[in-house]
Amino acid sequence: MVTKQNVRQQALANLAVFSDEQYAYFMQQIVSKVTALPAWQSAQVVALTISQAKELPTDLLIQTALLQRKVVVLPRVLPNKQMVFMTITQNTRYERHKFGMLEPVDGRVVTPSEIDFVLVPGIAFTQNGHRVGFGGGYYDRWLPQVTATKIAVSITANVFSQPIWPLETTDQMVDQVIVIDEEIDNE
Ligand SMILES: Nc1nc2c(c(=O)[nH]1)N(C=O)[C@@H](CNc1ccc(C(=O)N[C@@H](CCC(=O)O)C(=O)O)cc1)CN2
Ligand SMILES: Nc1ncnc2c1ncn2[C@@H]1O[C@H](COP(=O)(O)OP(=O)(O)OP(=O)(O)O)[C@@H](O)[C@H]1O
Repeated sequence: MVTKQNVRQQALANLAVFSDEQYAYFMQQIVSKVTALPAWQSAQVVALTISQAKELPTDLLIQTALLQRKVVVLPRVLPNKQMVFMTITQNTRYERHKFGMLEPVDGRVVTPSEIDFVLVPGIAFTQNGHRVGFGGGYYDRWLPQVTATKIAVSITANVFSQPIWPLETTDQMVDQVIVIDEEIDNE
């Protein structure tokens, strides 16, 4: 039987093959595709994450959001698999959590209902929005509190037509999965 853990390992292996050049190309595609969404354009408060290791890169999207004068909020993890989202600016300092993620040190904590748009991190998805993350269950616990539009981005190799893993009742879906092309068009 295929488990979420199997899918996670395969999806991370699919991401591991790409060069820095290809990640730069992904980063540009993420900005152009996400910022084209009406839900992004109308959002005042956007919840993003700081990508780490082989996650799809979010740096340029964070910068773009700040330049577009959106309120950008990023997560800090708390005990019991909880998260809070804190506002950032160009001057925000970050510290590395023991699990590896960079987190803002200070800022204002926003309530989930203040958020208009969430970029949900994840490594594998189905076309209609089922998600496999890193396995903490953080977003599965937090997402039920938000009314925001929930968007994810994924390379095509990690988007399935149907879930091949067992679904859990606690799994939270995203509203839309934005697919990023692996192939660089050199024509
Ligand atoms: N960039 C980014 N930031 C993010 C997330 C994400 O997926 N991507 N998260 C999305 O949720 C939250 C953090 N999620 C995490 C999910 C799993 C583990 C993890 O590896 N936990 C292990 C313990 C590891 C250890 O002790 O070293 C565990 O729970 O067993 C850590 C953080 C918040 N920030
Ligand atoms: N609301 C919840 N209450 C209790 N347990 C939960 C809840 N949501 C998820 N879990 C449990 O947390 C564990 C991790 O869930 P899962 O593998 O779906 O995480 P994930 O979505 O990959 O991680 P993340 O959201 O951190 O990216 C599972 O054992 C799941 O049953």
